[in-house]
Amino acid sequence: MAKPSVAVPEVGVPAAQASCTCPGTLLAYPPPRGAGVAAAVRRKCLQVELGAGAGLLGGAGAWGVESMRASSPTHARAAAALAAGGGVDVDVDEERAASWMARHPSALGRFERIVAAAEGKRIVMFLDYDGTLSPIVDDPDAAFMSETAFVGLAGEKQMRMAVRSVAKHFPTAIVSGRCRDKVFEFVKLAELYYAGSHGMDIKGPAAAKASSSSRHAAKAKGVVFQPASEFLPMIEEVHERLVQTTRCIPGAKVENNRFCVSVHFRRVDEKMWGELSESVRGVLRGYPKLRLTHGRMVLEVRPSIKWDKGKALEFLLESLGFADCSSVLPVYIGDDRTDEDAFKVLRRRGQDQGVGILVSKHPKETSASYSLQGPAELVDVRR
Ligand SMILES: O=P(O)(O)OC[C@H]1O[C@H](O[C@H]2O[C@H](CO)[C@@H](O)[C@H](O)[C@H]2O)[C@H](O)[C@@H](O)[C@@H]1O
Repeated sequence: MAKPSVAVPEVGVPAAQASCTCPGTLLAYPPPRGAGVAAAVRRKCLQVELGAGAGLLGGAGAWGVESMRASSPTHARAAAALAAGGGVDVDVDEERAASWMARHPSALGRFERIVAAAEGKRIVMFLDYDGTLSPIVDDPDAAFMSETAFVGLAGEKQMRMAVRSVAKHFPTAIVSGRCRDKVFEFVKLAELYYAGSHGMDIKGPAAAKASSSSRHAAKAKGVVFQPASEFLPMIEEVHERLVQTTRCIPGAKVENNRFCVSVHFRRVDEKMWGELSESVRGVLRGYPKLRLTHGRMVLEVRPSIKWDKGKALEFLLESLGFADCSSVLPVYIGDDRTDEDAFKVLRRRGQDQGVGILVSKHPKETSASYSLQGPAELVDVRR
């Protein structure tokens, strides 16, 4: 696994490089071995991309309205264009979709291939939450898992059952941008690993019976990892300031995700996006150690440490005893830009050494190998 080093800026923002102070608490049990993340942790130092904040505020249009628009689904834009009488070139769209599907075939259709890749290997499952285990909804506090019940099992939630049954066989982790406690409240399965705040808050299963009886699951049971704990007071402060500064923008919602903050604009009139973006950038001017990324209709403020969902995946594999191991097949399913960091890690592992599955109804630039149309199809994979 690559050592954490200087962070690569996300939108071509030039990053000045500097060592940082210690990353904060790390209590891994047992202490992971080998080079990679564990070694970096022993050094108790990660490097930050100081200067990302400056790039964020400079640079033509960096994180302005255009990039906010880019986080709106293409189909909504196409529908809007059609409604406005502008029209879209349907043939070109279909061609593009077909070529995209050829490059990222449905995981359902290639199920046999995935099973073959898993032959003789231990599967480790990584699942994103929003847009993957739950449908995208307007209110982030109402993003519950699928409500549909199996016939004869009224009351049980279909998606939760699917995840529970997967976790019976394989170590399973939820990797989310949300704060860990909140995502646990939605998922409610104690036997899983949870990596909240985009992987900056990792905890092993609380349940007596870990995800499986394997020695690997037992190994990582006590893992707790918070590489950005020193940023907590800063994030609290920024959260407060963002709440104040966006108060006058109708529909804006600021969510405290513990090691990061989300500023939602799904319910903000597009005419106000510029103002919202300016307000957020204005607050961040005072915090050069924080950076801004984009999710689905959300601006995400987070520490400028080189840590993301991909690093969380690597950390968990290492904690489970699978560092540099070809006898494991990590499978990561996610829908958002932040999941791309994990897809890239899997791509780098090489063919049949990891499976990245993008949940998306529409063609998107991605490093995932396969696709699924939506959360409902995820339940189908299990059957
Ligand atoms: O990594 P994830 O688990 O996918 O979390 C990313 C963000 O997800 C949530 O926001 C998204 O879902 C909301 C509910 O469907 C939707 O209203 C919002 O527009 C989406 O961006 C969550 O609220 C954020 O804090 C996460 O960062």
